[in-house]
Amino acid sequence: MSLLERIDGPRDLKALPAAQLPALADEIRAFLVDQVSRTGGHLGPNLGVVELTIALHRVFDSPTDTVVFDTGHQSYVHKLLTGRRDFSALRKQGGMSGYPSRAESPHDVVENSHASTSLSWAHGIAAGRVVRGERNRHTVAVIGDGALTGGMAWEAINNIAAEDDLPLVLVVNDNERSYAPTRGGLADHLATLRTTRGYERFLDWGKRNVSRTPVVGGAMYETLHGVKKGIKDIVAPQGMFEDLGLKYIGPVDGHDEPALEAALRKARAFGGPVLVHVLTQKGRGYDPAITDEADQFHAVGVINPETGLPLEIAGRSWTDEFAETMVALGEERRDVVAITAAMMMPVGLQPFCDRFPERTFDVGIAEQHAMTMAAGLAFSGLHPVVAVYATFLNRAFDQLLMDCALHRAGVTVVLDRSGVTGPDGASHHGMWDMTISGVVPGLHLAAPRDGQQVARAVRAAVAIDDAPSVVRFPKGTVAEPIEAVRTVGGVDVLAEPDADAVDVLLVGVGSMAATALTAAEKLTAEGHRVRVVDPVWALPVPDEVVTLARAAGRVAVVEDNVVVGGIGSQVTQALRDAGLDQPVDVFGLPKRFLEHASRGQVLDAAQLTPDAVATRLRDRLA
Ligand SMILES: Cc1ncc(C[n+]2csc(CCOP(=O)(O)OP(=O)(O)O)c2C)c(N)n1
Ligand SMILES: CC(=O)[C@@H](O)[C@H](O)COP(=O)(O)O
Ligand SMILES: [Mg+2]
Repeated sequence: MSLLERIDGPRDLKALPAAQLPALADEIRAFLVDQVSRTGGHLGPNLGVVELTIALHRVFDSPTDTVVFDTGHQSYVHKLLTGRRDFSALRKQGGMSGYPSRAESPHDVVENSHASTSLSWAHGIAAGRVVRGERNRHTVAVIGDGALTGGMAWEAINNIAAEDDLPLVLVVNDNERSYAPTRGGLADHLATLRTTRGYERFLDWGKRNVSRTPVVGGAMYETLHGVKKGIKDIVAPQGMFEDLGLKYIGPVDGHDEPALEAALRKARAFGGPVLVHVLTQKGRGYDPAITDEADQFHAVGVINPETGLPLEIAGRSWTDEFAETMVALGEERRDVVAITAAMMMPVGLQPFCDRFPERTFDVGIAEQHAMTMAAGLAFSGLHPVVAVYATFLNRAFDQLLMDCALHRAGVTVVLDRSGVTGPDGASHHGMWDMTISGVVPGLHLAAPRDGQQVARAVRAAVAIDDAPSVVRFPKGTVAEPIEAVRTVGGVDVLAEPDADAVDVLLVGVGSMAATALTAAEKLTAEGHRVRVVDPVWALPVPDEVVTLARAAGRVAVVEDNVVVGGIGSQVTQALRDAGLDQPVDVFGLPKRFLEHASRGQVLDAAQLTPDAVATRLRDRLA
C-alpha cells in the first residue's frame, strides 16, 4: 500500500514519520501528473503546493482549524490529504469539483473560484471564532501572488493588520506567476522580500551555529543579531507587511517541508495575525510544466504525461476570432488600446500585446481597476478594449455603471467564456453578464452568432465612442458561419416561413442562434410558421424586433444567460412598452448555480438544446 493510500485524513498524515514525507510528496506529484493528464485541470498550481499543503495539514487541525484556499484551483493536494483520491471524474458531471466543495468534505469552505476573496473569508471566520469564544480554532488563508494583486485582498489586509490577537495566518504562495509572471509594484516588493532569503538563512544559521557556542556564543549571537538587523535594514528594509503592522515570517522555501512546518508552527503560536511568505515553483517536479513559458501548465487539457503535449487538438476558437480582429484594429486605429486582468493569453490579447506592447495594459487580477482605468483611457482620447471572462464582469459592475456608463465613456468590454463554460462549475459560467448589462443605461451589447460576427461586432463596438459597448461570446470552438436570409434594419433574419402570418418569432441570441435555427427546422417540418432572427445587437432591444413581433402570434427568446433580467426580459418589456401583448417564452439558464459538467451536459440540463426548445415551443403552440 502506498503512503498516499494510507492517508484518509489529516490525522493519518500527522502520524506519518517526518522521514516519510519526501516520499509522500513524490507520490502526490506522480499521482497529480498521472491523473490530471487524463482529465485536464490545474496541474501546475497544484504541483507547486505539495509540501505547503502537507505542512499545513500537519501543523493545523482541519476541520477544527480552517484552511481557506484563494481561487481554489490549487486545492487538489488538500483534497488528496483529506481522503479524496478518486480523481477519475475530476471536473466532470457527478465527479469531483476542480475547486473546494462543501458537499465533498467538511474540510472545504470556499467554493468560489473568483480570486482575492480568501483573506476576507479568513478574517470573518477568525473574528467569528473570537466572538464565539473559540479562540483556540485557527484560520489559515492561502493566497497566491496573483490573487494578492486583487483589490479585495488589500481591503482585507487593511482590516487584518489592525487586529491584535486574532488567530489568523495568511500564507502568501509566491510562485511569481498568475498565468504569466506577476507584475506591478507588489510583485516587485515580493521580489525584494525574496532576495532577503540569504538574510533569513543567515539568521537561522546564526541561531543554530553561534548562539550555542560556549562563552562567546551569547555575545557573538547578539553581535550577529545586530549585524542581522543592519543587513536587514540595508538588504531588506522593513517590509510593507510589517510597515502595515502585520507580523511577517519569511521568505520560506515552499518545497522544504520541515522549514514550512517550523514557520507555520511559529505562526500558529504567534496568536495574532501573521503573514507567512512562502516561495514555491508552479509545476514543481514536472519538467514539461516548469519549462512551459506560456503559463507553466496553469490549466491543461488531456495531455501525454510523458511529454506534457496536448492529446486533444482544439479547433479555431471564438477567442482566436477576437485575437485576430484586435490585431487588425490595432493596425487601423492607433487609439485602440487593450486591458487584461492577468489573463493576456486566455482572453486572446497576446498577439495584440506582442504587436502593440505600449498599447496593452495588464493590471493584474484587478477587474475593477481595469474598468475604471478604461474610463480614464477613454477620457484621454483613446478607445480601450477591456477583455475579461464574462463571469468576472460581476466584479466590475459598479465601475461599468458609474465610471463608464454614467460618464458616457466609449469603452468596449469583450466577454469571453460567456454562457455555459462547463468544467469550472458554478462560479465560472458567464451567465449573468446580459442581465448586468441590461440595467446599464446607454450600454450596447452584441452577441455574435459565429466567427465572422465576432469581427463585425468588435469593429462596430469600437466605433461607439459615447457609451460602453459589450461583445460577448462563449468558450471553445467557434460556431460555423450562419448566413442571414435577409436583414431588417440591423436584425438578421435567419429563417423565414413561407407565409406572412407567423406563429412564432424565435429570437436566437449569440451562440443560441444555432439552437434556435435547429429547433425552428423541427417545428417547421410539423407545419408551424417560425421566423428566426438574430438581433445582432441585443441591447438595447432593436426596434425591428418589436416590428417583426407585430406579425407573430407569440415570441420566444433563446439565450445562454440567466432568464431573470436577460434579453428575454428586455424583449418582453420592449413589446409591452409598444403595446403588444403576445406571449413571450424565454428559454435561458435557470436562476441557480450550475454544477460542473461538460458544456453540452449543462445546456442539456437547462433544456437549452434544439430538441428541448422545440418541445417546449411545440407545447405552447398546441
Ligand atoms: C476575479 C478573478 N479574475 C480572474 C481569474 C482567473 N484566474 C484564475 S487563477 C488565476 C491566476 C492566479 O494566480 P495566483 O493567485 O498567483 O495562483 P497560482 O495559480 O500562481 O497558484 C487567474 C487570473 C479568477 N479566478 N478570478
Ligand atoms: C481558476 C482558473 O484558472 C479559471 O480562470 C479557469 O480555469 C479558466 O479556465 P479556461 O481558461 O479553460 O476557461
Ligand atoms: Mg502565483
